[in-house]
Amino acid sequence: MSQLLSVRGGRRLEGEVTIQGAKNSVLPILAATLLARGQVALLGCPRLRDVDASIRILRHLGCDAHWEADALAVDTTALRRCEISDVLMREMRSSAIFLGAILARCGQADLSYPGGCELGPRPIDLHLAGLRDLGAEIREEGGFLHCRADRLRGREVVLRMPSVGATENLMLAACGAEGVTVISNAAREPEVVDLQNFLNACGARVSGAGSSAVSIEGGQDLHGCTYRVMPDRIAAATYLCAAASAGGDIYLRGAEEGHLSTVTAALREAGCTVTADSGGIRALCRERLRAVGPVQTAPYPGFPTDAQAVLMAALLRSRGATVFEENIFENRYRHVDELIRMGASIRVSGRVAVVTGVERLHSAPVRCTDLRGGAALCVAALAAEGETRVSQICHIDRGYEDLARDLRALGADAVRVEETENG
Ligand SMILES: CC(=O)N[C@H]1[C@@H](OP(=O)(O)OP(=O)(O)OC[C@H]2O[C@@H](n3ccc(=O)[nH]c3=O)[C@H](O)[C@@H]2O)O[C@H](CO)[C@@H](O)[C@@H]1O
Ligand SMILES: C=C(OP(=O)(O)O)C(=O)O
Repeated sequence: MSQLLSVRGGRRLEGEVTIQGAKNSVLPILAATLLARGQVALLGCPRLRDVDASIRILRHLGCDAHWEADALAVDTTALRRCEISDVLMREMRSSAIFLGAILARCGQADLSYPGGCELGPRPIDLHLAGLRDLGAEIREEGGFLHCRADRLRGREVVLRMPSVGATENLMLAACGAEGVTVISNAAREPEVVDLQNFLNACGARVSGAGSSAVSIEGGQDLHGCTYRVMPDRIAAATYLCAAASAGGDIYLRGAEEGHLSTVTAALREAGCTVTADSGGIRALCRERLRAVGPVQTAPYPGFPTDAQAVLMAALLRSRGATVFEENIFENRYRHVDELIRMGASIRVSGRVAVVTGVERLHSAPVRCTDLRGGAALCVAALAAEGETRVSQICHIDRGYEDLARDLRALGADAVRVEETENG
């Protein structure tokens, strides 16, 4: 039977939580383990549905992956396949990153298109064009991609837009290429830096991540390593928005403000006091928030699209109106109709959503439409009167280890319950 998340709103938050390892970091790192011979220990690896999907792919390829407390031990030495089934590919978007890694390791890869289209179309044309630039032959047939590369050759690859996934896929392929690859107009997200750090810990020569030009000197023999995954900045943003929504005084151990400055700036503008020390971030949100200036999502270091829904949820009861502009994905306002069921006032027109603060929110049965949209429903529920039941939480489980556990640690009344016929 599936589960629901039951949230009783109206409680001020007070407490502390340790931020989990970053989903968007660990997923490309798990693909990157295919390049290393020997044991990799990933410390602080979050236990997520998408991590389980990656483990299934690694095992399908013949590799060993098992949990040792909060570390995931991976050994890809025994890899014996270069193909991934359609069922496994569809489980998540990040399966696409296995393409560059398998190609670098085996010289061939056969797989289908990745899943994860809940935010609108998510093509991988930039990934494929970049791999072709490095010398891969890619045939697309009946929904499958057949890739061959007897030799990958390093060169400059210019991305039309700074795609996170394409940058990561090309970094992995370039590790197996002869000579130097430079990825221009690369994504600058902190998770790209984390991938670089992991690869270098395995003996690779990658530099420039965090800037628009990432350089990879290919052809090194990579070995295993022990590596700690960076903290999840979107989970941290979610909990900051939870405190902003409900009011409270919370501490997020391990959160790095440097990764989150556009989110903390918006929350400060809304009236929260946000301070950071070497151990984490504290947020103190006392009164009803103010609306903030336009929130325009953009590639890093701009406002993250992944934090758009949770910030919107935090501002539903603010004084005044806030304009959101979603510039990364075509269909990332699917949470809006659910928030409206709770009494929110939001008007959407194309890429713009205008949130006008209301006096009160009320409980309603609501359904997760996607990962961050689901988290946003929980953030809104913290400020709503009564018990809100959030269904389809499998979306939330893709990216949060245990959202209800963390919200409880912060003082919220949130529990997972079995779904009954009546919801
Ligand atoms: C696992 C992971 O790290 N996921 C993150 C990653 O997704 P992901 O890597 O899929 O996102 P991208 O940066 O690639 O996508 C950004 C934009 O580029 C477009 N595009 C992308 C690739 C391509 O070949 N062609 C193309 O047109 C996409 O449709 C989208 O409009 O970055 C997104 C943007 O910060 C985040 O929301 C996701 O949480
Ligand atoms: C969109 C997201 O992830 P993915 O790219 O894995 O779908 C997200 O983390 O918000």
